[in-house]
Amino acid sequence: MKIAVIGTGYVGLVSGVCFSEIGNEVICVDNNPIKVEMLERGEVPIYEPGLDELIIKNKAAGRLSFTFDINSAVQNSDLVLLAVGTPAQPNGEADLRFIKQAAIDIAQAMNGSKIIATKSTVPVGTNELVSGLISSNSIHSFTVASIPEFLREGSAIYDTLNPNRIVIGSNDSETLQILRELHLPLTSNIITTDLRSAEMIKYASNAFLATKISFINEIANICERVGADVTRVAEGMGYDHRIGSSFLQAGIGYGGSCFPKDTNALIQIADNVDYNFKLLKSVVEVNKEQKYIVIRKLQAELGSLFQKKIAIWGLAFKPNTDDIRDAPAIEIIQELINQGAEIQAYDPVATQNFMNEVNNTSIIWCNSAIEAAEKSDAICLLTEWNEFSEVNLEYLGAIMNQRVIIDGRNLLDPTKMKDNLFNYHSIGRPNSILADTLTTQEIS
Ligand SMILES: NC(=O)C1=CN([C@@H]2O[C@H](COP(=O)(O)OP(=O)(O)OC[C@H]3O[C@@H](n4cnc5c(N)ncnc54)[C@H](O)[C@@H]3O)[C@@H](O)[C@H]2O)C=CC1
Ligand SMILES: O=C(O)[C@H]1O[C@H](OP(=O)(O)OP(=O)(O)OC[C@H]2O[C@@H](n3ccc(=O)[nH]c3=O)[C@H](O)[C@@H]2O)[C@H](O)[C@@H](O)[C@@H]1O
Repeated sequence: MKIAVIGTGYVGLVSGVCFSEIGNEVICVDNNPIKVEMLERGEVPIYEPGLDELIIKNKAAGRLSFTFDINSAVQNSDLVLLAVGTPAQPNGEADLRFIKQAAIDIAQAMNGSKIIATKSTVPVGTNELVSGLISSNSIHSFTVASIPEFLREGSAIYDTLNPNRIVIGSNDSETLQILRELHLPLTSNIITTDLRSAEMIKYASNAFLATKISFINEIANICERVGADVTRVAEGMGYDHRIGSSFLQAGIGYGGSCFPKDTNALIQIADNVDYNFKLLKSVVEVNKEQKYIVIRKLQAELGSLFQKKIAIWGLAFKPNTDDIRDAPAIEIIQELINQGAEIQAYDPVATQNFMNEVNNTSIIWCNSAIEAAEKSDAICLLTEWNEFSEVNLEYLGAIMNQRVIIDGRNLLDPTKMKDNLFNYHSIGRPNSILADTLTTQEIS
């Protein structure tokens, strides 16, 4: 199939590349000329494992190209996928500026019948709005569809090529059939539905996952107070198929470009129809609070944080990505600076993006975890990059000013920390003495 993808961000670029990988002819469009020039040169504007290899391969095979010119892309395609951003407005509602502009651009470029499908996460009713904008700006026939995206950053290629399910919403049965066939090489688990239900499935899915995270974080906070271990609790819960083991990893809360934005947008969608989504409001509230646990634990260990050197391990909102949108590290570092702490920060790939966002000259940007830890009074581990669990602990202890580690992601092993004389604190796990004495057999 001939496909134009509008927007070459995390979703548009990955979807476009994967559709070309399964044999389609794909033209990716972006209105940011810097991105398009980079992609044309074979450079990838985002860090996503495996993406560069697939771009090179499919460009060379002649199935994948990049352009700034939406007209030629739309005119040479049967299907146009909308993958532009839908950021949050100050009141939490999704900002549909880019969607509306792209819909008008598509309409004005159209030279014949097309399917216009939205992959961006959009409030219920948006595809009908897109349809209205296109019909008032084009004389050509078209149908619209909603194909919400469920990929996770950091494993975006794998998720796209091996989806749990594909959801396709359209009020036109022929469109549903064409889009079903397009996705069949990826999975046979395809749910076809109406436009509004497809739009809602996306928000409901993200809101449910966010709810699991806030739930386990509250359980973790209680575990700390009663001397239980949240990792064992989550494991014990997860074996129940009705609960499932994923998204029960306690820590400093969810960040990223989607959960924070989409939970707030769903609260607004509900408010707009006079429904008070109390549960989701609490999920958001718990998440806001959770990141400050790191600060409280630091204060408990060090007292005043004024002029204390704090090493930050990890800036990205999760490992294997350079995305720092709504990363917990942003607020945590800001609060530490407010309290007079001196920050030495390191992330394997997200430092440049973080520097662009948090333009604070007092932060020392480091090239390794060890460099960040040097002469520090404490380490705050904020992203669970694997390399942090591989650091030589004896050496680490020797170069720090005080052996304090606050592990916001429960990455490190409490027993090893104790053996190496660290004052180690994680989220919802007992201190290392308890962990040593209570084995699984004893508990059972
Ligand atoms: N990032 C993620 O992991 C996921 C994102 N989503 C949703 O997908 C949508 C896109 O998200 P991202 O890819 O993260 O956004 P992004 O901000 O990384 O990329 C959007 C791209 O669209 C381009 N753009 C904007 N207006 C345009 C126009 N009129 N013509 C051509 N290009 C235009 C921008 O220059 C940018 O490169 C959002 O609605 C998001 O909620 C859904 C699932 C996963
Ligand atoms: O709509 C989206 O953009 C995407 O949002 C999430 O994907 P993503 O944000 O890339 O990453 P996740 O792996 O879901 O992690 C999100 C945040 O939750 C946190 N998290 C995740 C899982 C967990 O058990 N605990 C936890 O704190 C992560 O650290 C991260 O900050 C969803 O998982 C995707 O299905 C969805 O497509």
